Amino acid sequence: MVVLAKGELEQIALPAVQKVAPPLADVPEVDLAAAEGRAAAVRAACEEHGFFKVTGHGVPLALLARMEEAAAAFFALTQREKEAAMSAVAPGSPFGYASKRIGSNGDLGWVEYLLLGVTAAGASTGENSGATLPLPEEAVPSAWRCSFRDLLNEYTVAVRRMTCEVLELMAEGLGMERDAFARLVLDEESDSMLRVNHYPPRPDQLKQLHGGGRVTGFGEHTDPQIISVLRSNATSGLEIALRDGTWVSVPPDQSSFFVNVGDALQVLTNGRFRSVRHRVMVNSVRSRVSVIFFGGPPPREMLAPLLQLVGEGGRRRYREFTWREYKASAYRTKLAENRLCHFETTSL
Ligand SMILES: C=C1C[C@]23C[C@@]1(O)CC[C@H]2[C@@]12CC[C@H](O)[C@@](C)(C(=O)O1)[C@H]2[C@@H]3C(=O)O
Ligand SMILES: O=C(O)CCC(=O)C(=O)O
Ligand SMILES: [Fe+2]
Repeated sequence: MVVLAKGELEQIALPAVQKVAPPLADVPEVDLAAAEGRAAAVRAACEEHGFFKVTGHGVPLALLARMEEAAAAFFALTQREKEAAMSAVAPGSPFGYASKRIGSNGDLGWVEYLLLGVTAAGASTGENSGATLPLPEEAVPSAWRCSFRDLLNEYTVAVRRMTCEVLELMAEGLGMERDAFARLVLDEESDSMLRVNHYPPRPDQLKQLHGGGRVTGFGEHTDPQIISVLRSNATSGLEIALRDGTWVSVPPDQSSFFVNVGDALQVLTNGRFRSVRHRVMVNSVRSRVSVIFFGGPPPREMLAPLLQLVGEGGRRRYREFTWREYKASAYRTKLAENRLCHFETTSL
């Protein structure tokens, strides 16, 4: 990763959090292979934390290992080669490779990443050929093009399938029709994304500056989409905020996935499921590599609390808006901002 310029060094180091977050003792866990109790466990975790771990997911561990290896090899390319991945991307687009800059509103973190759009064409009928990432030929250096793209596609298809199973359990847990949420991510026009993050170990420059203080890889935020499904290598770093605002660290588990409830799901459930605030702190000795599937609705989709979840005479906590509107508004904000408050009925 490129060396930090002086101003950047201070900015990345500034949000350093000095207090070490204790590990979350009982990470809520849902075993997708369990015979019973899955929907209730999913509902409880989404209501309490907006976060849980998924085991028994059926995604082959060999696929996870291949993805991790390919991601590590991509980030080991030269800066010039990685930046070639940007050249095919339209100016102003969030997609492609970037280093340290998160979004376009000045957020910085000790991270480099690839952000890719995902199409769900054919996914709802099961005809999916695996062509899920409209990745231009030039977007990945030549040595990688075919095999890396094919692997990203294979990974996305498998993880999206599992994501939809989780979304069906969420709906079941709330007494809704099973496809109430999954249909949005399976829609041909679903606005989903895949993100591959690499957090190199904390550089000496930052260690000296802060006398051993902690360094932010990805600053605190909630994810705007419906659901995010994360898998990382065995390096720690992910932290979540509990209801009372206390930060706890999540012990890594490379054979499981972690699910975050996103803002759009908080709206659809009228606040019953909470979008979890989370962040990544940089490890002092080991690299962290994570891959996240963000399941989003189609841009035209109207989002509003679902009637069954508001109840008769109940109060709708959010007004109606399209995903296009929400995303545009979210992308104008800085990472840590509360993006949903502009859509609350009380603020009208
Ligand atoms: C600062 C920003 C980065 C982000 C767009 C935003 O303006 C606010 C939301 C951020 C986030 C968080 C979850 C995902 O990583 C992401 C891709 C998304 O959809 O919303 C990022 C955006 C980004 O990195 O472009
Ligand atoms: O890289 C991680 O572990 C989490 C990153 C994240 O929260 C994001 O990309 O939205
Ligand atoms: Fe996130």
